[in-house]
Formats: sequence, structure tokens, C-alpha cells
Amino acid sequence: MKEKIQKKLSDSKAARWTALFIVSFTMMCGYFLTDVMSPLENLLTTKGKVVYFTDDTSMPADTLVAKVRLFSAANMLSEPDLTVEKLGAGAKMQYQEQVNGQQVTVEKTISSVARGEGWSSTEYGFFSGAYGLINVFLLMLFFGGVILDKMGIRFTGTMSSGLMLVGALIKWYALSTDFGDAQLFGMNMQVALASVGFAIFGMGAEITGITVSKVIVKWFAGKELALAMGLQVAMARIGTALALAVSLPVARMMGNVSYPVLFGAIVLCTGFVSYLVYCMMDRKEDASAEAVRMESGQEKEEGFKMSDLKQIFCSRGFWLINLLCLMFYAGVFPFLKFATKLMIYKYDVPESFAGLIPALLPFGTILLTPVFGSLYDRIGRGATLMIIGSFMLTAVHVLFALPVMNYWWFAVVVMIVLGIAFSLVPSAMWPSVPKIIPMKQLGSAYAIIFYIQNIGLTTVPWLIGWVIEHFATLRNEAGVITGYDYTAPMVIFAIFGVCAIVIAMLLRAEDAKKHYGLEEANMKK
Ligand SMILES: C[C@H](N)C(=O)N[C@@H](CCCCN)C(=O)O
Repeated sequence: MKEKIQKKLSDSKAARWTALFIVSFTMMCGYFLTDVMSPLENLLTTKGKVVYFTDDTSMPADTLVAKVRLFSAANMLSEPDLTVEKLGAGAKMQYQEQVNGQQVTVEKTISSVARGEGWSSTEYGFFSGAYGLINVFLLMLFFGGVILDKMGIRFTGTMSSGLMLVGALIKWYALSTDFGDAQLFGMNMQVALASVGFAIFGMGAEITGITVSKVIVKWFAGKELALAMGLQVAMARIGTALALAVSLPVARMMGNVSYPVLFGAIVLCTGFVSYLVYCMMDRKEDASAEAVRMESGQEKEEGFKMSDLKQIFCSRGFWLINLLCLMFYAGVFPFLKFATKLMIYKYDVPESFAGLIPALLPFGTILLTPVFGSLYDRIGRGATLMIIGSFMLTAVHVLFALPVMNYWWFAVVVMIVLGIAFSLVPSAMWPSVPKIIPMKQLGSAYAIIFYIQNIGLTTVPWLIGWVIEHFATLRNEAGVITGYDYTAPMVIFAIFGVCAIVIAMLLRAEDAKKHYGLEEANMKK
């Protein structure tokens, strides 16, 4: 009689792609919440109610009221009801506006009114960078990696996806509450509390990120690893794209910035449940792997020891990946936090469409990341892909910095190029890590990479928020903000791109010396 040969659950195509889909869904929910506030920058940094018109322009309610009053008095018209509460959808307003140097009378219909929170650009930058605060300053991401290697995928992922949810709820509470002039940590209470929530969320999101990376390597090593990682990133980008596209319309419809966050928290609940479902599959995979090991009489793999960290720290290739990750991502994720406002003020895009242009970036990557991942699986050239992606990143930021070509279509084209760069580098960089670091130290390795990357994700928004407030904000003689000049922030982003190019080249040289196999295909024939 033929003996039944034991197989691991991950040897089944259906099982491993299902596992991938489930964990990627959890991650996608996390990415939605990460960027749900990015299109709200303009609303958050405007004080008081903001009125949106049906022609897709907007104006602070106070400014509108003053203009309508002036116009009604000058023309002896009876004034419409201008109590801010009455400035609702459908109300028609008449006032005078300067068009091409001439005063013309305009009639506009209000489409919606939303509450602006009156944050400064520096406060918005601080809040955006708070994502990595606990990860970086309390070293939680580093410890998260050690917890992952010591306690395993099920415990760590459940804990971290739960943390994402807790953080999201705190952020929602902060944004939905009016704290008046209250202060916390010497800051506006709302900014501080929303930042605490975002920091807890960020800790959960990043630890979930390294856990999911380890899950993918566990199920796909020696198989379609880069494609699987590419697909996970592609699903994550769907989360980002949806956040950028729907957040402002939801806030406008509901009249408050807190609603998109509430929606994100509900989405995160489903992500948490889906991770619990994955835990059941993970248990089965471990049982089947143990049966295979017993049958083949293999030794049990040694567990993770703290001394293994030394091996990671001594690898030059590993440090180059770290630095590349820091520089490349510093030029992308923080940029997304400010991109919607850039579209409004530099490219004159109406506010309600402005989030759609940055949303093109993740949309493009949804298709391209798995394509480039599959290319890397089959023909290799990982280090070269990273160099090309870094060149494209730099070119994009230089083009955004130029004071010319301020057309919306130009912004669209440049954003598409950024989308290609943002597919090339991640699809080659993440699957390259297991070529440099062995599986049992992979949790810690990804954690260290994410840790260093988080230093950029935290401090770059702070820097850019501050630079915008002090060097990019244009004011009239009365001190009223009249616009923004984005040259200085975009030059900073371009510098990150140049650093990424240099590091990617050094990585390719190191690969040639140490034979990591970054230029070789991942799939074993
Ligand atoms: C923000 C997060 N730390 C990150 O770097 N995410 C990457 C994907 C990482 C996938 C690793 N297997 C991204 O490009 O979104």
C-alpha cells in the first residue's frame, strides 16, 4: 500500500492565496485609517465653518457672511439669513468678487457646510507625524519585532490589530469633541489627543505590518514570494486610495472631520475579525509543518535568540536596505499628507477634486506593484529596479518644485510617474530582505527596517509642516493667508530622492560583492 505523503498546508495554492488575502485585508483596513485625514488638511487648518458651493469652490463661513452683508447693504437688498447655522445646503448667496481685476456680482449656491478645526500647519504636521511617535521614541517597533519572533504570529498580530482599533477610536473621540481652549501637553487638547490616538494606531499598524510580512514569507518562501508581497502592498494601496478619495466628500456630507475616522474605525473592526480568522489557518499550517518535520525526521528549528540580533546588525546589505527604505518612504508617505493642499494652491484644483489627484498614486500602484513583483520573481534585477524607482522619485519632486507648469493635467502626469516609482521600489525592496536575513530573524529584521523608516515618517511631516508655516505661507499686509509657495517643501522631498539613488547604487554594488542574489529571480525553477 502506498503511504500518504504529508504536505504542508502552504503547499496548497488555494490555502496560501487565501491566507494572503485575509491578512492583506486586515492591512488594507489599517492603510485606510492611516491616510483618512490627509485630504482634510485644508479643512483642519481653517478656523470655524467652511462653506462649500455647488461649483466646487469653498470659503470660510465668516468671509462669506462679511461679503454678503456688504453686497446686500450696498445694493439695498434684504439680507438673507446669515446665522452660520442657517448657511445650509441649497441656500443662494450673492456677493461681489474680483475677477480679472474687475468687480463682478456672483450668485452661488451652497452645497454643504463643514466645521474647520483651526489647526496651524505646524499642528497638522505634528499630528501627521504622531503615527510613528511611540514606535520611534518608545522603541515599540523594535520590541514589536522581538515579540513577534518570540511570541509568534498569532499572538502578535491579534495584539497589534487590536491596538490599531483602540488608537482609531481615541482619534475619533478627539475629533468629534469640542474641547474649547483646553490644553494637553502644552498643546491644543484636540490636536494632542488625536495625536495620542494616531500614535497608538501607528504602533498597531506597524507591528501588524511586520507580522504580515512574516506571514507572507512563512507561506510563500521559495514560491511566488515577491508576487505575494506585491499583491499585499497592492491591497494596502486600495485602502490608501479609498481614504484619499472618499474622506473629504464624507466630511463635507456629514459636516465634520470626525466622520471619515469613525468610518475607518468600523472598517478596522472587520480587519481585526479577519485576522482572527487567519489565526485558525495559521494553527493548521503549523500542525501540518510539524507533521512533515516528524515524517522526514528533521531537527526542530532553533528558536529566536537575542544574540541573533548581532548577525542582523553586522550586515552591511541590511543597513543599506534600511537607509534606502528611510529615504524613499520619506519622499512618499509624508508627501501624501500634504499633497491635497498642494493640488489646491499650486495647481488650482477645486478642493473637492483635489484629493483625487494624490489618490491616483496608490491606484496606479495597485496594478503595477504585483506586476513588478512578478517580474522580480521570474527574472530578478531587484537592485536595478530600486535604482530606477529612486531616480523617478527624485524627478517627480523636482517637477513639483518648479514654479512653472502649474496645470492640473501636469500634476496628474507627474503623480502617475510617482505611482510607477512607488511600485518599483517596494516590489523589489521588501522581497529582497529574506535574501539577506534568515527566516528566524526576519521579524526582528523587518521591525528594525520599519523602525528606521518610522523615524522619517514621524519627523518629516513635522519638518514639512513647520517649513510650510514659516517659509511657504503667503500673507497679505493684514496677515491674512493668501496662498502657499511650495518650492521649499518640494526641494526637501527631492533631496530625499537623491539620497535614495545613491543608497540604491551602493546596495547593488554590495550585492555584487556579497552575492545576496538581489539581481536573481526568486522562483526556484
Ligand atoms: C508603512 C509601512 N511601514 C511600510 O513600509 N509599508 C510598505 C509595505 C511593507 C510590506 C512589507 N512586506 C508600503 O509600501 O506600504
